Amino acid sequence: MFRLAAYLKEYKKECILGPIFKFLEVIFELLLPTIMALIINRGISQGDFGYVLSMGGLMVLMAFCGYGSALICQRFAAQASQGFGTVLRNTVFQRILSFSYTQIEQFGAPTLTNRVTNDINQLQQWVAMMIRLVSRAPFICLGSILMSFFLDVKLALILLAATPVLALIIFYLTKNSAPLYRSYQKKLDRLGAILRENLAGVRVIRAFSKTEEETARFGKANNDLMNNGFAIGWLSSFFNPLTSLVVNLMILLILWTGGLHIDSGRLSQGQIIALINYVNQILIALLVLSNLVILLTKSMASAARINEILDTPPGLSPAFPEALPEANAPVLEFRDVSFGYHQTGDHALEHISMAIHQGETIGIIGGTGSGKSTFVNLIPRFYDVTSGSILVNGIPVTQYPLPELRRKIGIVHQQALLFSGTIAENIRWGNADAGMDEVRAAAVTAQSEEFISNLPLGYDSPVRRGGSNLSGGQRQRLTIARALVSNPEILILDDASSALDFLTDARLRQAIRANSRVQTVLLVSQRVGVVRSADRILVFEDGKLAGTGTHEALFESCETYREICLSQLSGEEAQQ
Ligand SMILES: Nc1ncnc2c1ncn2[C@@H]1O[C@H](COP(=O)(O)OP(=O)(O)OP(=O)(O)O)[C@@H](O)[C@H]1O
Repeated sequence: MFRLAAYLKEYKKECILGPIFKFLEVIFELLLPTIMALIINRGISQGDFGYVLSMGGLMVLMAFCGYGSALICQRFAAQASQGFGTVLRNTVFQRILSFSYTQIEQFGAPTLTNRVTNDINQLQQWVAMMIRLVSRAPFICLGSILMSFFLDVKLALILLAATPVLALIIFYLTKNSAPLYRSYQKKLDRLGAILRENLAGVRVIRAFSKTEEETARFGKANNDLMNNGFAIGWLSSFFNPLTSLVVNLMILLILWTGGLHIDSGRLSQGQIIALINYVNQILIALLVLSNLVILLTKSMASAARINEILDTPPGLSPAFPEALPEANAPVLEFRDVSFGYHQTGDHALEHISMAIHQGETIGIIGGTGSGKSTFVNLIPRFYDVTSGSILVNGIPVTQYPLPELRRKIGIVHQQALLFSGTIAENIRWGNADAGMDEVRAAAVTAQSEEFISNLPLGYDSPVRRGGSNLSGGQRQRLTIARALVSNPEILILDDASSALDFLTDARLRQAIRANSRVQTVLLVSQRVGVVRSADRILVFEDGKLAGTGTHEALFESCETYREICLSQLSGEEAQQ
């Protein structure tokens, strides 16, 4: 947790001045009971009203000074904690953006969301409390004990004797509540995951009438969270009564022994009242401290979760930009590439070697789960290979700065995701500098011009988050236009036109070849009709390359390809 204090660097002034003003407030507060004792002993018992008035005025002045100091401290605490939270949130967010897909999948989106929001809020609260109260509580406790010694050494020893008992209570609470907080945060992540899954899949859940099951699943996770919260509350609930008990026992002892001393004339009534006042101040400070201990335990669990993100190195190894392109190198080459997703341990791709040359259109086909998407996702380094290497223009992809590599590659996935904004803004995601002519040209190639011009606002028509106000086919065409507008060297369509009818799909493929400056195209599909006219076809089976060649050559030589063709086309169609 102390490591995260580095993010307070810019707020050193606030972190130093805040506790100083808190300290001043404490001093003003601590002097009040002693002045009161003087008013009782000298002013009231001797009937000196001038003294009572002047000392009373001093008390009012001190109260105002204490109030002013508290306000200034509060302001510094707010500045430091808000600033700390903002800097930390930005840093954690940047680190998350540097993660590979695998790392994001390993953490899981719900926990990352909770960590950037809830956990950082928790730490932010802790910083504010540290500045405002952590210094106050020990100052008050220490100051009260010191002032009590000043009033009467024997009675003050009673206060000191209670210290180990209170320390023991604090230790017990911290030790037992820390694991409960950790599991609470995990359960909160789980609840977030269920909620996310339900919101994303709300249509499917309703279509399959699974609302009741999902409500029960959410309810179970929610109850689990509640029980954990109860356990924490139960443990914390002991703290305040126990502290009050110890402190009230002290008051009883002071009254008892103090009473005896008053009888013997060794102590005045004013001194006893002042002492009781100090003990009360200690009690209040301890109750605050107990809440701080609870907050500290929570914050420690949050800090561990934030450190886990910051300790995870960026998922993609750094680039060495000095490499030079090889002359006449293939535009894309896989050299004995194998890859496995961490969770499963199995290889999704095994020993893939192949080269693609500039200007080629490559079809990629294979059964479900055969490794087609994995193959294309490795090219822009969404994942890094487990072994072997991938080269673009003769340079290993790991040696390109990531933005440069990704500018060369335009990839469109089957799941067409758009963002809130206008249609033109969504297409410009691919190239922020694109003029309206380029946006329109990309839309024409992507076969979307017609539906866009039929909308009342044309290119300025609004797109809702995720593109929910457009049809599946319209969304797909816009994501293709978005990729085309950046004129990538390699365009990858990963089942990106699955929602288009066959004619529009064929027109799209023709237009890409004829109109755009894209030179190399990779078409991933399960449909033979989409890939058969490609210059070459790669056939995947169980993560391996089962064959490479033209439709005709593969139909003759590759068993897997022939089977796929015959399952979709008649024998005659396939051989045409
Ligand atoms: N994110 C992931 N984490 C773990 N395993 C994955 C992940 N994505 C894919 N896989 C596994 O890797 C293998 C290859 O999947 P991939 O998505 O590349 O197949 P595909 O040929 O594109 O299939 P489809 O045509 O159904 O989209 C499958 O066994 C799949 O279960």
